[in-house]
Amino acid sequence: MAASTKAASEIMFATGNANKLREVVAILEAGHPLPFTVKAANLDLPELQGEPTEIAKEKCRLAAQQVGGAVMVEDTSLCFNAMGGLPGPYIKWFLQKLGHDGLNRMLAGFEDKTGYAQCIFAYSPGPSAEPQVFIGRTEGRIVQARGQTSFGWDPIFQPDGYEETYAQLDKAIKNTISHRYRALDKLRDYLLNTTA
Ligand SMILES: O=P(O)(O)OP(=O)(O)OP(=O)(O)OC[C@H]1O[C@@H](n2cnc3c(O)ncnc32)[C@H](O)[C@@H]1O
Ligand SMILES: [Mg+2]
Repeated sequence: MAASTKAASEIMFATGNANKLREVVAILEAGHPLPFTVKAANLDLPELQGEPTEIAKEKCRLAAQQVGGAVMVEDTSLCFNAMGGLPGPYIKWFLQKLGHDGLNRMLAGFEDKTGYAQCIFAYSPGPSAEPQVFIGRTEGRIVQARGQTSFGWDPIFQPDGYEETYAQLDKAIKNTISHRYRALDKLRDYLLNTTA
């Protein structure tokens, strides 16, 4: 009844990463729809620094200002337990500068090769609202690169319970166990409950 609790019918997913968009669309189409029509907004958002949750929130505020309406963004981290969670949100630069082999070498001095992939979705109904965040995590380990190299650090992340890396797994499998799937699942629950 109250206009403020009535959600927009359309939401923009603001990202500059085509692979993220593809996975989000695939997850939604595999029977996990949002109560929104999701549209892509190809924005070049800044790589912010700080704690992952704050990065996602600030990114969302900036996106909501640019889009002028309901928006969601996500920020992805790859965290090495031996290094207290680093590279974390800085994985993009580490990957770009060091490659898969260099990322493995960073852990050469440590016994512990475990880590986790973390995705944080941030959602805002509009430019003046405080973004809400939803965190999804998948535990695994850092391994020598195996599989296709089309998406980021997928070849060096082997999720717990699997012998394959993200890059070797069928996309349909990745999309039911991934950090992205888990975060999106929480966002969906939130939207279904707030728009019901
Ligand atoms: O515009 P945005 O959405 O920010 O897209 P981005 O590519 O800049 O993405 P991030 O800032 O979240 O940086 C995360 C890095 O991790 C990579 N990445 C994100 N999700 C991944 C996944 O599921 N598998 C492998 N690599 C991933 C991505 O390519 C980046 O290098
Ligand atoms: Mg980014």
